[in-house]
Amino acid sequence: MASFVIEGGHRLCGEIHPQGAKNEVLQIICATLLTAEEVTVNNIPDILDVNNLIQLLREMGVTVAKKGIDSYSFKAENVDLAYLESDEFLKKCSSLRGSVMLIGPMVARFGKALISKPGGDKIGRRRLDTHFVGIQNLGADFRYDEGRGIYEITADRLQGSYMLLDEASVTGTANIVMAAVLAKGTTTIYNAACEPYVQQLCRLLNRMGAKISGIASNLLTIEGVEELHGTQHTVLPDMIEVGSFIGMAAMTKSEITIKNVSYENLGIIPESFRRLGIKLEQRGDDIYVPAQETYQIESFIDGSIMTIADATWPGLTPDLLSVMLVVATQAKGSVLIHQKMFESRLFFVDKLIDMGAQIILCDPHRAVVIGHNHGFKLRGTRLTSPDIRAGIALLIAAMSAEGTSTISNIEQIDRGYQNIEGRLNAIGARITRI
Ligand SMILES: CC(=O)N[C@H]1[C@@H](OP(=O)(O)OP(=O)(O)OC[C@H]2O[C@@H](n3ccc(=O)[nH]c3=O)[C@H](O)[C@@H]2O)O[C@H](CO)[C@@H](O)[C@@H]1O
Ligand SMILES: C=C(OP(=O)(O)O)C(=O)O
Repeated sequence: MASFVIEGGHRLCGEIHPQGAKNEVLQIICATLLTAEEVTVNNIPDILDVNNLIQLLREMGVTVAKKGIDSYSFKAENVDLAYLESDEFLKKCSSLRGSVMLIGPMVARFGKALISKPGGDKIGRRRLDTHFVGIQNLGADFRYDEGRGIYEITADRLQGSYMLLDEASVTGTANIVMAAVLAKGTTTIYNAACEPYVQQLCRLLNRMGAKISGIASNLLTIEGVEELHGTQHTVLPDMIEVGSFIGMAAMTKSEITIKNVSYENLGIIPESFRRLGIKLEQRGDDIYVPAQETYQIESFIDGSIMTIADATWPGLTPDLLSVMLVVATQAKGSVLIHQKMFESRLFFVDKLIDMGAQIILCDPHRAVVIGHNHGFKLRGTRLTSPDIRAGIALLIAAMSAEGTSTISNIEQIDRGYQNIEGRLNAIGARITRI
């Protein structure tokens, strides 16, 4: 297991470019299975989760070619259906969450999908009911083989239908949309997730010949078509990385410019950081964060304590709350961080408390942070990264701390952040991989 050694207390200065969005590209790569023609995808981040999924597709028989530094083409002409039954395939699926989105395209195009319980962050219960019920609504049969821990979904031609999802699941919506595009007749999905990841998937599918309307809303209408064809797609910048860089700049009192952020797709993220008192300016499609000696958390209009809570899009993504929590530890004022979706994502605050942060973990979902206003520096220490976003949050804490910290289990960070130490060291950080 690799670790990062971080020398704290160095300011950053300069420009940084966000990578392509992890959670979008996982959907897009799965969608390439819906056609026998070539689909070229640009701005693919070089991260563990994405590389594992690309490798999985290769092993399934998809022809994958690297076209440029971050571009790949995918041609799913000869998919090896027998391989999908193998223990090797099923074991690999269980190492990443994104593999669950193979189900929709596989059932739609080949009438069969097998999958083991997908991996991803251990951040609380992550049920898959929305996925399975949605695909069952389209007429598929669903079986769970308890002995092998495997889900098996089979169908003849899927049949469009109306459905109201029990929750606006991001990967669930993606799966159902990918299944519905090749179904017979019209599918209507109400309470659909509408994150930019899902919007981008729908736009790609329409370029492949699908007929999806209602994109960016929670009511999607999909008229099934007979087949899809090849196209090109460019992945948006990763909004979670953009948010992570904003938080990092504030914590380390740094002046940075985050380049080409696709501002219009960031939703409420910039405003949420402003509520913590962080100044940031939109300059064209860049975000400029000036060096700030202090940042003061706002109160609500009635004077009550600020609450930062996650919500389904266009609310604040839960994936940025860990970063916002860390940033609040050096703000002026107090904030309640309320992680509504996941119940095991806030436990990493113990590590911040060890570093000297003032945090009260009220329950698994809520933490009150009392900011030090930079009057007291966090202390460098030995840390371990429990999940991807706690990992980047701890990295930010270590970069702002006094002394040296070591973060182990950085595979969690590598899952979602491309060459993070190289990119941060280029603007002044001191991070060594050992
Ligand atoms: C690969 C990928 O894209 N992963 C993202 C995706 O995961 P993923 O698609 O797996 O997450 P879901 O949207 O399904 O939901 C996550 C959890 O929140 C609960 N839930 C969800 C929606 C809702 O309205 N109410 C509710 O309670 C679900 O029961 C589940 O436990 O979306 C999550 C929520 O934005 C993000 O944290 C993950 O980074
Ligand atoms: C929780 C996340 O990832 P995954 O869904 O892949 O576990 C995340 O990206 O923050």
